[in-house]
Amino acid sequence: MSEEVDRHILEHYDIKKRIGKGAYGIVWKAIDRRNGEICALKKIFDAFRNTTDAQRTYREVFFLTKFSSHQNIVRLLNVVRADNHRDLYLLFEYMDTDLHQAIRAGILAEIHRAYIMYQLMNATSYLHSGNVIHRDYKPSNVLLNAECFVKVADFGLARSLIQIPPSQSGSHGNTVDTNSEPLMTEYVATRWYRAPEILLSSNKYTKGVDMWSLGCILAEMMTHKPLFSGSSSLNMISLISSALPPPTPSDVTSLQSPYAQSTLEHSRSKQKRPLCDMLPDSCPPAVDLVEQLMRWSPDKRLSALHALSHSYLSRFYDGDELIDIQTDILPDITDDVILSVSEYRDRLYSDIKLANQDRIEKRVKTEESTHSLRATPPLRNFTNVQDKTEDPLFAIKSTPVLLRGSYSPRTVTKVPPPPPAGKPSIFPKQLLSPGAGIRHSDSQLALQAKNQSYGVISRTDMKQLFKKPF
Ligand SMILES: Nc1ncnc2c1ncn2[C@@H]1O[C@H](COP(=O)(O)OP(=O)(O)OP(=O)(O)O)[C@@H](O)[C@H]1O
Repeated sequence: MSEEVDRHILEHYDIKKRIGKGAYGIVWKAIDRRNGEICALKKIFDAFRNTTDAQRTYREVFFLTKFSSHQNIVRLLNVVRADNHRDLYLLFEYMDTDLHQAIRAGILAEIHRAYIMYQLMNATSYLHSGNVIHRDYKPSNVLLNAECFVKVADFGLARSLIQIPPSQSGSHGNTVDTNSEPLMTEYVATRWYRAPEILLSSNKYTKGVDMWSLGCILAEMMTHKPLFSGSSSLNMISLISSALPPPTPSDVTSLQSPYAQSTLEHSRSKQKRPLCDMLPDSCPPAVDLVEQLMRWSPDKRLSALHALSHSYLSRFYDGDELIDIQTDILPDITDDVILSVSEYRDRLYSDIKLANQDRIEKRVKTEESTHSLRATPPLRNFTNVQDKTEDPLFAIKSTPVLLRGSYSPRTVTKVPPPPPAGKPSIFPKQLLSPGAGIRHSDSQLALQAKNQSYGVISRTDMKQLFKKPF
């Protein structure tokens, strides 16, 4: 991995320091020289090395572009190609840290944990309403700032759930057949946060895989260490078996794995250390939420929408912030179509170019309609992406643009809180604490109220995080 940054990037961005490194690239803190904005620059190495990587890159940009306007999803600002046509640069809004580091630093109080979980559920219910699953929830993919605002990152594994003919889908329709996925073994979420059905090589994915991972994250926030840090898939199953009540026959069936029966039979131990014992000193509603998320059967796990009404999170929730996409978000290159590396790359370049042109047209139209044509910037500022000598930046910028794909214009609707599911006692009447003043219809007010009521993560605590070398 070359840590060098292309000259045309350096011309536009002043690189400050390295802030993260993942399997696919390096992330730096940078300043946009044109407006002084702080941003995060991610260099994806060999973004189009093989079809799997090219498909991953294509999906990552597609989903980020589609979801970036949600307040709890990291905003993609720019996509810039590299000189070598192999790497790719993504520019994001900058966040102070990630949840992995915040957990390790031990700076999260109970109220922060709950608020983080609430925002994660909010983002997840948004993704799931578009029938998309993230598939790689883990603390390092949850970005955080000192105000305790959460942004979900890393959409490299995100998938639409509606890419397969109904005949192949599972009993609930909202599933993905992983048989269509090339090199699936390289293509699954981090083991410790993987749902049992994935560990058991099920060929059906559901929204439940994200809900399981969110349960792991909440538990990790409570205990400061990963809940199940198994050394292999089998070891993971054995750790999970000793914490969960034994699966019922219908649970086993719902895992939709040819290995479920024999593996679970084999590792069926008595529940040695139930989840609640693994989460000592935690507040009961938090433990209850973990238990409702971490169930053998994906169908029995709480949905993101219902989790928002759970007694642990309901203090933040009044339904006003909830966004239902009301349409399926689906890249137009479906998973059963495998393109060549150069086709994925060209498609990505041209989609960005189209999106950019669309943005320019909209801008020109707006300016025409306001009789300010003289103010229209010269189009050479938004040159064809092929000609990067003039302007290599694909300026996605503030207007969220939609890449090609199957979608209708973003129609968002506020939906009322879902009816309580499960035992009524788990969903007591939701009361906002008097004086807390949390109303989500105005996020600024809500933030103020939350900060006043609960306190932000202190800047000093945040600074401690950055002392740690990456
Ligand atoms: N917008 C951002 N602001 C601040 N830090 C960020 C930002 N985006 C990413 N990071 C940091 O960089 C790390 C790696 O980012 P990211 O997960 O996108 O890379 P990746 O190569 O896809 O990682 P993975 O190995 O999880 O697939 C994150 O865990 C986080 O610490």
